[in-house]
Amino acid sequence: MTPRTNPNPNPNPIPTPGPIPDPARPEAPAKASNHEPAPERAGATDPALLLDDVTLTYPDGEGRLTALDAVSLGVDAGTVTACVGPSGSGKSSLLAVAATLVTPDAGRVVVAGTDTAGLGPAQKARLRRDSIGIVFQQPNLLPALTAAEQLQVMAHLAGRKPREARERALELLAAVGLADQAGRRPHQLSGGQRQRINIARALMNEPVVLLVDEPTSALDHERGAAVLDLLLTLTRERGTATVLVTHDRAHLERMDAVVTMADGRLSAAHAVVS
Ligand SMILES: Nc1ncnc2c1ncn2[C@@H]1O[C@H](COP(=O)(O)OP(=O)(O)OP(=O)(O)O)[C@@H](O)[C@H]1O
Repeated sequence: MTPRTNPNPNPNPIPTPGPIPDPARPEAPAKASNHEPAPERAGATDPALLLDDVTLTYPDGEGRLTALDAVSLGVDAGTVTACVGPSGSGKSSLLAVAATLVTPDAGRVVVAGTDTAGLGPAQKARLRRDSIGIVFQQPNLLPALTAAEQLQVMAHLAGRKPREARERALELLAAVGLADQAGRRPHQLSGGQRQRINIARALMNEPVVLLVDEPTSALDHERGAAVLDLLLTLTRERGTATVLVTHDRAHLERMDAVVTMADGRLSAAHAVVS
């Protein structure tokens, strides 16, 4: 393994030690909607993704099951934090909260400087579209569309011009090593190639935060390693704050930090020495 120099001067995505004080800040312009109040902006020095003392419970019979128990985590731009832990420990719940797909019972989720507390559904949807890329375990590509079109759809949803969308799709396909596969449909591609398209698709709208759930679970060791390589490279090149949920402990030493979930609690994160 080649030693790596981290371009970020403060790369350690550490669990934040406690509540973050509200920085004095000017009112931010509404990012998306005229009908909902302007989102709160966090301090300029906050990490690109911040979970601050987040608790999430689900209904469980007569009571509630605590899936996330006062979890705090900060992830800086241009770094990858791997999240590991046993089944049922809360990893997917952490991703779902970070993706604003699930609202926590308590705590703050700040994405790209926007405090998501109090955002309406439409504002959250826009925040996801504009600032969050999600890579699910299964690529779920649309069978009728070519590789390039899978990506172009995302840009179309964001209101980009078709030509610009096409150019960006081809650029991203090249970035994930699939320049020559742009016209192929999912059934003509390998599992590894489909997962690369899945990753490229998540980057179409230049997200600040990239959330990746078990991207290598359906791949053999070699292809899995290649996908992780790609994620690391893209994270550095594009400056995303990437969270990677994985069971695969084989490549953890290459991540900027590793956090471990256990019974809904985030145990020590440690920066990985490269
Ligand atoms: N929608 C839900 N309703 C009720 N309980 C849930 C729900 N989703 C998850 N849970 C529970 O919350 C806890 C955390 O689940 P979560 O899916 O976050 O774990 P995980 O670490 O991602 O597991 P795995 O590695 O198996 O995917 C588990 O006890 C799970 O049963």
